[in-house]
Amino acid sequence: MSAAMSLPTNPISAGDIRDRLIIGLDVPSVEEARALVTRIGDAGTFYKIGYQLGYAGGLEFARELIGQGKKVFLDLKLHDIGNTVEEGVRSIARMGMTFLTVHAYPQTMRAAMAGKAGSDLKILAVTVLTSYDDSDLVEAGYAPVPAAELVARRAEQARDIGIDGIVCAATEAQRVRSIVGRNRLIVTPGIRPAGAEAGDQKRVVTPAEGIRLGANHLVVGRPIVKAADPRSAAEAIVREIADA
Ligand SMILES: O=c1ccn([C@@H]2O[C@H](COP(=O)(O)O)[C@@H](O)[C@H]2O)c(=O)[nH]1
Repeated sequence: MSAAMSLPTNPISAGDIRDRLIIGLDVPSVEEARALVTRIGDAGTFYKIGYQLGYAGGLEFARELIGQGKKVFLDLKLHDIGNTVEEGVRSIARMGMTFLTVHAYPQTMRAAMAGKAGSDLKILAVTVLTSYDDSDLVEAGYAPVPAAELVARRAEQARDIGIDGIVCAATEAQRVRSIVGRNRLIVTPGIRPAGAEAGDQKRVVTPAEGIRLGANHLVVGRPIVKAADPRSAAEAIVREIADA
């Protein structure tokens, strides 16, 4: 993998094309995470730490990754009363993370933006989880609404609050881009290389489709983490991104 691969046409993600792939470090221990990062080597420049690793020493490991020059996306999907979110984000903003997620509720988004003030941390608002389809929203108590409509409504609110970026399925990325404009990030999980198992993801596209639909960053966990050769899996996705 050449460190010189770049994609100059995207105003937000210009720079190392490998940064457009965010690898979900969904493993149970720091030891496994460290071994995986070593195995992936320079094919991985941007890692996501979520619940599984975050609550198993992952916050300290994030500092180690940052020390190695990697970028870290802390995917804690915060949602609480405003004061708690604001103070929590203020603490996280000192840690050198690149991205942090909060749920796309107006109080939560406003509090997070206040908490990160003065830092380089970017707040991403999670609109509708990619494991949800329309019927899951009904089961969760929403009046019948297509997931794509709810994503659009939340993207409008996020834009009005001035959020840095949106998390949605790439199936909604074009519509979200028309709402939030060019200068906000669109980050899409629910990415599966052709033929890979979707697992619990319901709104799924391939890496190439995700990029063509306008995502700035693709989040990929199991297709890399559980691959027999995680480095090759990551390299193949970066190549697909470059080709798209
Ligand atoms: O809507 C969302 C928000 C976050 N995620 C997270 O992304 C990864 C996806 O992992 P895969 O193994 O590639 O399915 C995972 O850590 C989720 O917590 C999401 O999937 N959807």
